[in-house]
Amino acid sequence: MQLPHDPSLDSTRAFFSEGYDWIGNRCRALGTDVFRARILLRPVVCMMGEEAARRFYDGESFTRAGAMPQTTLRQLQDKGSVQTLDGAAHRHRKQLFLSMMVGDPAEALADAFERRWHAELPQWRNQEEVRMHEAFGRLLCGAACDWLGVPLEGDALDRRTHEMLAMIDGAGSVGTRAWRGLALRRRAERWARAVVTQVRDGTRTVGEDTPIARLAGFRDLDGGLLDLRTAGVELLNIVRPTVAVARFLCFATLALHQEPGAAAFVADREPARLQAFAQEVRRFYPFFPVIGGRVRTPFRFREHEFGQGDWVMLGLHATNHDPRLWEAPEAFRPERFLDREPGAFALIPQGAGAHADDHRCPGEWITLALLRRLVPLLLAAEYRLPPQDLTIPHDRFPTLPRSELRLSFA
Ligand code: HEM
Repeated sequence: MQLPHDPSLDSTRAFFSEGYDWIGNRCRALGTDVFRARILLRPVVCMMGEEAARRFYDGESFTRAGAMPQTTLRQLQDKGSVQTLDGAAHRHRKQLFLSMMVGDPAEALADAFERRWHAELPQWRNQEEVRMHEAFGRLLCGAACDWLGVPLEGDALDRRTHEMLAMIDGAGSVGTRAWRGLALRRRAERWARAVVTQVRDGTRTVGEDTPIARLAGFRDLDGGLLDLRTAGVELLNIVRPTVAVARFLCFATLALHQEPGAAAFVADREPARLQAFAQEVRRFYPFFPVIGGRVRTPFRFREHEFGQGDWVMLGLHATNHDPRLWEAPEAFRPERFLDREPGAFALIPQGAGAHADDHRCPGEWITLALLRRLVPLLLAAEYRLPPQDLTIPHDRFPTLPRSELRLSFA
């Protein structure tokens, strides 16, 4: 069957200007949840919603190979990373990440974050204003490295933080931001490879069960250690996305100030409420607009035949705001998660489905633990928001309040 078609000859401009809202807008206009379009002059099928996510993240139908622009791939997961693997090789490598991150380890990373928050707070009080996106990024970079077993301080921590922030900032763009991200990535890769080399040859002593020891000693399906380049890539695939959580921390701070009832909702610091608040932050605020895949195993969906190699984009933000799934999707309502575990294909800011079998993010436990931890720290700190532009542009990926969130601590 012919799917509805976006009437534009090429939708690249609309995709970049409507941004996060493009897929949802087109689906509404065409009365569908799957449609065809052309982006960058290439045919693509776009889809949104729970059923589409179930299809996209079914563990076998899609590969990420050839589904993302090269500059995005290089700055995010990169060649040779777990995200570029399929089938048995992917499941095996994924276990490395899952074994590090599920449950208590996520709390340990949040503990490291909290220690660094307390260490930094007196210095923030001495500044007129603190740019929180960068400040959160530095705390998270330090916490991730403490947790991994490769602590960093001073200039080295500043350098790594800037490299990670630049890669995240450059991933969704072309031009100067992308080139800056790529240049700083090369410097970060040298650091990551040096760390793995030192751990392997014993010139850096690390605890036996630290995440870095596991990564350096991890053996792929063929029984061999990861080659040095790939091991460095996977090390960056832990530090960089942890620093990316800075955006969610900014959004959480914003929610406490802007969203009616949000601060009262978490005021008693009750764990179930902190968790519900953290989930709503991940649902409500924009992060990655879409995830792209290419069909690996042909299938039929909505009476349309998807052939091998077809390019498909699943709307992550559109699904998180799908009115079929969420009552009043444009309202910030943490209570919606109080008596409800979000479905594996409904709340999908970090991918969908089964973590072990598909590309769903292994960092979700860490992301949630950090968001839960931030709230009591903010509630206990005395600060104010100076006047600033807090609008969140929807045509920039990943986005951020225009002011990058500035706070004054008392
Ligand atoms: C800001 C918070 C985060 C967001 C929005 C996010 C988003 C995502 C998304 C959408 C995917 C799925 C990609 C796909 O389907 O191809 C993913 C995968 C991944 N994420 Fe995250 N992530 C975040 C935090 C983290 C953290 C904290 C870590 C590690 C500490 C992490 C590590 C990874 C890895 C290694 C993958 C690849 C998994 C695979 O291919 O099986 N992410 N992330």
